Amino acid sequence: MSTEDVLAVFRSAGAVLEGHFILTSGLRSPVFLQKARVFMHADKTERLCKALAEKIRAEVSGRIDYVVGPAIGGLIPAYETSRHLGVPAIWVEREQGVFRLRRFDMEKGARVVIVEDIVTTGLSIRETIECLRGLGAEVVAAACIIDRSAGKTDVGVPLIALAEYEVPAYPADALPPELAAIPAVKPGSRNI
Ligand SMILES: O=P(O)(O)OC[C@H]1O[C@H](OP(=O)(O)OP(=O)(O)O)[C@H](O)[C@@H]1O
Ligand SMILES: O=C(O)c1cc(=O)[nH]c(=O)[nH]1
Ligand SMILES: [Mg+2]
Repeated sequence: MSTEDVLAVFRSAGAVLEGHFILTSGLRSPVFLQKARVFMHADKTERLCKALAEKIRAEVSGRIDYVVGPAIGGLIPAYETSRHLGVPAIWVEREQGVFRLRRFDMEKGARVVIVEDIVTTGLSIRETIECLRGLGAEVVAAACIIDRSAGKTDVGVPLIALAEYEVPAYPADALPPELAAIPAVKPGSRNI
């Protein structure tokens, strides 16, 4: 799938929102990709995640033991991508703000691929890697549906993006006046 194909799926689901958004990194943006409006549709999610699974298979050599999704946004794409890869999907979730693998056991040396929905700064993927490495896992790659940094983010492992789509984001103290004029909303689940 091309970036245009992926964006067409997001647009068809009404998932490309415009306004003033507080992102999980604290950055502000006039555009928010509300992935939940895509993932509510099994057919759209299947199309995206099947293509992502094919990209992962082409780029990762060797065994994959688990796909890991960072909750909440990563839950559905990790599950659906894992279905096409034929490996189990598990997730990390925040406990007092820190990602933990609360519900699963994972053997040391397990080879995992993280599957995220959206990447902006890569912070959430880096936090997930820290959690998984702490458990003795080998993170062989991370993957996402849309990389808003368009390849600029370095998460320390190969990042496989189905689409790269650069969207502006600003520090809270450096807002353009047209953005500052709109009340800000924070759609994600991280407490800032
Ligand atoms: O690359 P980053 O700067 O970390 O931004 C991307 C992250 O932000 C969103 O999660 P969020 O914490 O907002 O909550 P959600 O998963 O519940 O949507 C999204 O699901 C990614 O996990
Ligand atoms: O950076 C984020 O927090 C973020 C951006 C975006 O477009 N969509 C999303 O779910 N999170
Ligand atoms: Mg998230």
